Amino acid sequence: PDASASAAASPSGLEIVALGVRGGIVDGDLSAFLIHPSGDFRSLMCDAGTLGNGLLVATKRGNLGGRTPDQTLGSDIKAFLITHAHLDHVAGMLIAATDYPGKAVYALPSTNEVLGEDYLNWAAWPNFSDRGKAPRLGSLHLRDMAPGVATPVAGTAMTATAWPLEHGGVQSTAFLVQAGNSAVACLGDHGPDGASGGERGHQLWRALAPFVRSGQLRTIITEASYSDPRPESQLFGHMTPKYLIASLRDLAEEVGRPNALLGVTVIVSHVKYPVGGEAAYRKLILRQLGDGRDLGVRFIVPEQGDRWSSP
Ligand SMILES: Nc1ncnc2c1ncn2[C@@H]1O[C@@H]2COP(=O)(O)O[C@H]2[C@H]1O
Repeated sequence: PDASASAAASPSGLEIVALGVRGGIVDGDLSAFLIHPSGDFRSLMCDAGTLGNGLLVATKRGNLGGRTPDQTLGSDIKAFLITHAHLDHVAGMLIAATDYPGKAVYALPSTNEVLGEDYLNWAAWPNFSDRGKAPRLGSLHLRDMAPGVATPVAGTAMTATAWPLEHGGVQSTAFLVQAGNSAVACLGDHGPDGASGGERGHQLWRALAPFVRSGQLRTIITEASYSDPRPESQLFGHMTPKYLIASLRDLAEEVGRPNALLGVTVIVSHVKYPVGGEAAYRKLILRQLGDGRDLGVRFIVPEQGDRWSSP
């Protein structure tokens, strides 16, 4: 039996560790969130742009729950949820596959298709998957998800449900991770609804509003890549604080009660920090998020290695 599963029977809450938080160009700190039920180390990753370096940073900060990076990578992480196959969301997973086999990869079919055809093809990278060009090394088990259907995450006490998002012409994904009565939403890169974005954002909030209303969904990991103002032609399928706040107002309306989002934490990831200008840019993003303070959410602009408990 897996000793790390000892408290799995009564999960209350989900633990989140930010192994990578940035968009942009610092390759040791790219989108990667470790999630597991409280008291149960069997984990999944929502994206894994950075993996090894994030584990080292989280350990140094004392935020890996007493586990070593090797234990986390070798035994705790059972699965990856991949929002889309852009390099900055999958590089850590692909690189670690050389030494840490036996993980499931859950994604919408379009994402798994890119993983298989464009990376795991023996040219860009050896085929560590169980599909595509032979020989198949079989370390990563690619599993296609059906939108809106809760899927048990193999080897964990969690389920994941996927909804499509629009990211500059690429299909991206939002995942709802659930264990017991707790839920965390982890959204991949996406732009505002509208011309190219269609209604994906709105449709997601319609699906998630009942979970907010019931108090299960208390933490939303989402993106604001750039500060305001930013011309739409330069968004490349991303959000700014202005667009994020507008989107959260849409969620609040769907939830449909006064103070709809009170008690919800919004973790704002994928900020494209100018190298060397991190502190000032972080301040600017936080200040601009202040325009949404009437929503009652707690905005967090995370740093690598941060850890939170979601009730
Ligand atoms: N048309 C474009 N011109 C210049 N840069 C782009 C264009 N489209 C995408 N990008 C950049 O490529 C990056 C790919 O990853 P991201 O989506 O995080 O952010 C994107 C932008 O930084």
